[in-house]
This record gives sequence, structure tokens and C-alpha cells, in this order.
Amino acid sequence: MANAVFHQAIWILPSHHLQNSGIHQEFGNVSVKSISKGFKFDLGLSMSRNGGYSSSKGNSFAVEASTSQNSVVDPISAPSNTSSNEFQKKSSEAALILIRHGESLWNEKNLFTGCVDVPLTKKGVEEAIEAGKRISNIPVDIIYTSSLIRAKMTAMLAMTQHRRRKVPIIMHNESEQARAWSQIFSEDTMRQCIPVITAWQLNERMYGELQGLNKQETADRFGKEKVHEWRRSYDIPPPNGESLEMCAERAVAYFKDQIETQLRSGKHVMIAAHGNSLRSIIMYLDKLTSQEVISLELSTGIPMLYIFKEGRFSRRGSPAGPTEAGVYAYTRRLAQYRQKLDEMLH
Ligand SMILES: O=C(O)[C@H](O)COP(=O)(O)O
Repeated sequence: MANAVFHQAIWILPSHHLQNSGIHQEFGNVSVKSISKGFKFDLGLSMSRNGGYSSSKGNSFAVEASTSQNSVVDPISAPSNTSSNEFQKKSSEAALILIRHGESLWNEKNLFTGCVDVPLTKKGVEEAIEAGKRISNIPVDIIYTSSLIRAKMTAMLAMTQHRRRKVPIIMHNESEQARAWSQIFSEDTMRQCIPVITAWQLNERMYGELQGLNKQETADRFGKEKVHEWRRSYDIPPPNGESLEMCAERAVAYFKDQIETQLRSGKHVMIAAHGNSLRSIIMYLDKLTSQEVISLELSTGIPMLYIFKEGRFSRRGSPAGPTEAGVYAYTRRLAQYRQKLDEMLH
């Protein structure tokens, strides 16, 4: 069966809409004059029936004005005398930030959570804000989160700390109407937004019949070794749940199809997800073996930075150190971005 493709993540302003609609004149401080020609913001993505996203405009995530074909670029990211397309071609480097969500109410209670949709604790909120401070100087053009609230909360709270002060906006693609009703009608406002794509493929591994059970009690009942095998082995699933391998089949496939595509086009990406969906992605990025991944543990609310350059990922650290400088080895490009933020904000 042909894979039906639904256009998604498009913010469109048909020119007739403005002329005909009674809504207008002012959106906050933004005058409709600036958009009176009508334009289309196309984030270049489509969603297929199986829930995957594919690019409808090649690899580009450029937000384009259909009348002029000029991309809406972040003036801080791009050198002023270089057009966005040229910049993206020259830019062979993009930042990738991974964050495991902050502590959830079930992490606090030591319960297996998996795909159960549990929010953050107060400590989790604080961890997310702290994570945001650590990445506040690193560019972010697009955010991916799982569909679970703990990852979404973490991404949103982290972005409250970002010095660029762009607004993360969740893309609603669940129906044609949801897309239509969440359009944005100002190019200026669009420039100050970061699209947030939620994807179930980034959800925590499905923990099967362990979901809701206490981890300590489960270890007492089935034995520490068995439970460790369920939690950390690569290919042994918990009862009726997903092994890490099964989780990787969807999470890494999504990463390769969708997220790597953004990185290749020069977009800086943040992913807020989960202990095991991120372990599977890190296994891919760091080329870990199924033995090595057993000892990979991720703490809640800790951001990790990778640089994607010439088709390769290199880990630039995670904030184990007390200061940002001691944490991330900035590339020249990231240092320039930071310097521009300093100039803009002082
Ligand atoms: O789903 C859970 O319980 C946690 O988010 C991850 O649990 P784990 O450390 O047991 O894999």
C-alpha cells in the first residue's frame, strides 16, 4: 500500500486569508503590514501514516517565504553577509543536545515507568531549569521530544533559560484542523520561534508488565541479576515489554530518518527524551557494542552535547564539571555564536 503522506509542520498564510479575514492588524507588536503579501512557512516535513516524518522539501528545514524564497534565518546563527542557503552549505557543523528528562514522580517513588505518562517532580523541574542554564549559549533551531509529558516539560523548562530567548512552539499535527488552528501569521514572530516536534518513537522503552512496579520490590522478588538484565541488557526484554534492541529499532530509525536529516542541513537540534531511548541513540552515536551499552547510565536532567561534522558525531562532553567552560569543549563556531549572544545582550 502506498504510504499516504500528510503534510505537517506547516505554518501557512495564504494571501487571500489576510485579505478576507477579519483578524488582523496587530499580533502583539507585529503589524500585519509586514506580512500583507502573504507567505508560507514550510518546515519541510511531512508525516506518514505510520507516524514517521519525512522531508517534503529535500533535507531542508528552512522556513521559506513563498513570495521571495528567502529563508527566515536566525541573524545570530548566520553571518550577516551570507545568505542562509550559502551558510547552510558552508556550515558542515551542527550541535546536537540530548537531555534525559528531569526526575518524574515515579522516578521519585522508584517505580518502573516506561510509557506511562508521569509528570516531573519539583526536583525534576529544577533539574530541567539547571539543564537549560548549561545549554543557554548553545544554538537550538529545532527541538524533538518524546510524546510523554516529562520530556516535553523538560524541553520547555530548559528553553526558559536560553539566552537567545526564542519561544519553543509545539507543532500540532494530529489533524488538519489542529494544524490550521495553530498557524502563525507573522514572519517576525516566526523568526523568534523554535518548532518542537513530538514523536512517540522517542518514548521510553515500553517496560511491559513491570510498569508501575517498585524496582526494589521487583529485584527482591525476581532476583537482582534478572532485574538488572531486564533493565540494562541489549536484547532481553522485560515480560511483554521492549528490550533495548526493540526500543532502538524505532528510536534510532527515527533519529536517522528525521533528526540526522536536520543536522545534515546545518540545523542545531535538541532532543529531550528518556533513559533508554537515549541510551539506544547514544549507542548509535558512540558506536557502542551491545556489551558496552550495558554500563551506560544516564542521570535525569543532564544535557550532553555532540557535534555533527562531515557526517560524524563527536561527543563534546556533558556537564559533569562545575562550570560551563569545564563542561563543554566549544567548537570555534559555537564560540562565535556565544560571542554574538554576548554582544547582543550587553
Ligand atoms: O521507565 C523507567 O522506569 C525509567 O525511566 C528508566 O528506568 P530504568 O533505569 O530502569 O531503565
